[in-house]
Amino acid sequence: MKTAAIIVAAGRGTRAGGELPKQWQLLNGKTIAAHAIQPFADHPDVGQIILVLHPDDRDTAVWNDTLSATIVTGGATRQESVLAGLRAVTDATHVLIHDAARPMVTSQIIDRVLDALGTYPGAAPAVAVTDTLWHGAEGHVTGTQDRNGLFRAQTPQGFALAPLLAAHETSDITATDDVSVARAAGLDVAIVAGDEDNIKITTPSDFARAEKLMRREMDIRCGNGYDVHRFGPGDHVWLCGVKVPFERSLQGHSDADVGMHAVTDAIYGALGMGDIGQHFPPTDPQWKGAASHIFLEHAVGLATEQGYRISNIDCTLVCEFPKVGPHQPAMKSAMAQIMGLAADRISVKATTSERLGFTGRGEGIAALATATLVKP
Ligand SMILES: Nc1ccn([C@@H]2O[C@H](COP(=O)(O)OP(=O)(O)OP(=O)(O)O)[C@@H](O)[C@H]2O)c(=O)n1
Ligand SMILES: C[C@](O)(CO)[C@H](O)COP(=O)(O)O
Repeated sequence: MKTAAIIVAAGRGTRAGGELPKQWQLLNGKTIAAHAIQPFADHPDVGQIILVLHPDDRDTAVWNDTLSATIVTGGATRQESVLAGLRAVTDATHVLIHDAARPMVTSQIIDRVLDALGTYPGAAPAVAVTDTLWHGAEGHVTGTQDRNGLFRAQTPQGFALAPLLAAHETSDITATDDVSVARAAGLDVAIVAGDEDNIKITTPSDFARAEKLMRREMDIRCGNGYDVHRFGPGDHVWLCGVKVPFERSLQGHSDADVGMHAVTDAIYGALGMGDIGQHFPPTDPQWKGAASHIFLEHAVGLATEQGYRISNIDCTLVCEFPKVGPHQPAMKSAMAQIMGLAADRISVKATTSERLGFTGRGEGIAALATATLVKP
């Protein structure tokens, strides 16, 4: 079995509203269409991906964050768009047809459809209706519909390519999905388990619903970092990327930016990837006097490589002096620049230790930091 996926994205999303058609609106920093395509692109049994677009959307700015796909122009109805997609399949025995407006599709749903296609010419996911169903008119209940044997149809709907293409080419019915077209042509379609979360964005409230569902699936990680450097002779200290004039300097193998070290370690900690000492050993002469932004950039790079976005940073400096307050905005903006983050996602605070302990005696500065990383 060789499978192609057709993602229909040529609708205008009139019921959902918004400045752009729903499939081009962002969910968690990525278009809804990109979310809908990803599980197919990642699936080992899916080859060609065909993205069916409205003629007005062929402008790359609208769809360029979707993955590599064969681009096809759709029609005025979903049925016409599917037919255009089917005609563009180049090398497959089976097709999966999926709404670009269903961003929560999973590899498990795809697997269930593909498994059933091993036995049947058609298979589609659905969820049994569990609510009582009414007929109504003018705001009043006029009757009850037996829900027994009723399902809510989802996508991806899968078929053997040749009979589905023939069914679409010769169809004389108007249908909202491909199962209806296939069945009208006599194809047997198996029902496989869908997923309550595999919603279609249809009305404005569905955006918030999808965002909530997606947030539930996010991988959120926290890490903490702690560092201490002692004072020695000098005329400035580096704190969170800012050179602060002072009558002494912090001692260390690098520039001794204690705040930036704590932040860097918090990121390594969230990733479970060691600490600064492991990545930049103090025994290695090449890091002597190194600017600490090198360490922070490395940690941020590792987070990005692992698919994490840094959501926020909170850093506390513990010292009696120098006064940190006047430099806080510059510290936030220096670290924001290094990390490619908005400054309002970074907090730098300072506290004294009430003259207690080594920080209270002015022997050095301690820093604590927390980092939150998010993988959508
Ligand atoms: N001419 C069309 C109409 C719909 N679709 C696609 O079919 C899927 C399901 O359709 P629906 O939810 O009805 O989308 P829209 O037609 O965009 O919505 P509306 O009816 O609210 O305008 C969507 O991914 C949509 O982009 C399509 O490719 N071509
Ligand atoms: C194909 C479909 O998503 C199955 O539920 C649906 O029928 C298409 O959208 P519409 O809103 O019903 O037109």
